[in-house]
Amino acid sequence: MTDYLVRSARPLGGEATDLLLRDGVIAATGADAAREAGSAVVVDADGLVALPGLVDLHTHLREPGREDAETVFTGTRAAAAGGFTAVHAMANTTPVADTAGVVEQVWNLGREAGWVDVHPVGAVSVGLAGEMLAELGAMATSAARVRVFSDDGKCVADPVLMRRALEYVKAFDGVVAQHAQEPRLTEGAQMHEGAVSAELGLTGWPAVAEESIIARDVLLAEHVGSRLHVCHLSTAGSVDIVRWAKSRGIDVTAEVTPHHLILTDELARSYDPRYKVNPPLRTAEDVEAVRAGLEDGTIDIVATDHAPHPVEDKDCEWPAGAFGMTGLETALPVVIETMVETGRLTWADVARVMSTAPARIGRVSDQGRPLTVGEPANLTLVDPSVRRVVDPAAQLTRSTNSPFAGTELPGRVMATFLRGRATVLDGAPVAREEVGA
Ligand SMILES: NC(=O)N[C@@H](CC(=O)O)C(=O)O
Ligand SMILES: [Zn+2]
Ligand SMILES: [Zn+2]
Repeated sequence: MTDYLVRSARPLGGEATDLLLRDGVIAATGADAAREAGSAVVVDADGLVALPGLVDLHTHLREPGREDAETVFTGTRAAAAGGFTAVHAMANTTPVADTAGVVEQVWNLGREAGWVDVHPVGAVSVGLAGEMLAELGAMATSAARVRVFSDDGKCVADPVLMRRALEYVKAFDGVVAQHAQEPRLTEGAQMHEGAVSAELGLTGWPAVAEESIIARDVLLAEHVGSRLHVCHLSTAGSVDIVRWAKSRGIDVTAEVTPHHLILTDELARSYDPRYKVNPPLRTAEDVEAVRAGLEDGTIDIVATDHAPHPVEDKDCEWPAGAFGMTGLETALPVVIETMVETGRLTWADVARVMSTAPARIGRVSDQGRPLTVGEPANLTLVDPSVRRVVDPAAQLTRSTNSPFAGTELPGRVMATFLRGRATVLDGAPVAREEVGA
């Protein structure tokens, strides 16, 4: 395996140093790195920020079933290009990832592709139908070692089923990741319920449909003493509820997506389904509240909710459009734009919310580690000084439904290393043949 000498990188935005990547680990840093480098390939990282490899707790890879939108291979290559070294693959595939067989299939596809570690999420209910508990234990003890369980795409609406799932996952230190959407309050919903939906005459998805489920679930988690994770939190009220729950000592974590950190429901005026997503884009006040929640730690992580859809599901009238946006290749740029360049997060905070904390929530022990000697060489090198216009056609995801098409965003991932192996170099993925397990 090739050794790499990363020259003059700034770990977490700090002092420049050299890093020697050998045998899958960070073998040396500082002056030792150059001294011990031998024939290592030199990667010039002057001016680049080194971050622990990013970990996404919420990715839709679409395989099995919707390989026209994305495959494990194309989605994980896009992830590597976005600076990720691990992703959690959501269970809303066809068939649903609700058995040990399906999660092992996805886990194997991830290993064969070799771009990032793929951690399958297991469904909470059989077929995401919200009726019968899936085989959580079998998925947890399978080769895929599932720790995150979610019916994402659907809400676990039945409080009894939610309670039983929360109780069950305690046995293997798992977590239930809830897509908080009260189904009765969102029947036929097309966008955020508010002034814009009223003007456009589109059926609204009210904030209370999210907040009422989160309020219920934090109380259930407290009642049974279990661990809850809130997917794609999007409203000011949700931030308040999570803040209150944490102040009571409830074991809850929460994520925000890049798009909810920057986009608002005003975009629906375009009637362009690129802006149609679940939960919907909210108001400017909500955007400010989720930024503040991420800044003060109420919101633990940024997760992409990368949701690729084929052109025919987006190139249509708004009501017929699918919910979801791609996000793996724009997540870090959006976080830099909204949180770093505004002075609200440091690079060390970015490492926490995009790597360390998601790894901890997903119980992934070899990711999100410090960039110190002896640690696994999972890292990404970012050039924060570049600004680029997003071009979906040039992205690596198989789908083009980016809400940022034509938008200029800061930051470029120049290199990504998975256990010391380069998956991205010079800003481009390393050819498939060279990847291999
Ligand atoms: N976020 C979305 O709008 N869509 C997701 C499902 C989900 O995350 O709820 C999808 O699978 O397309
Ligand atoms: Zn969801
Ligand atoms: Zn999702």
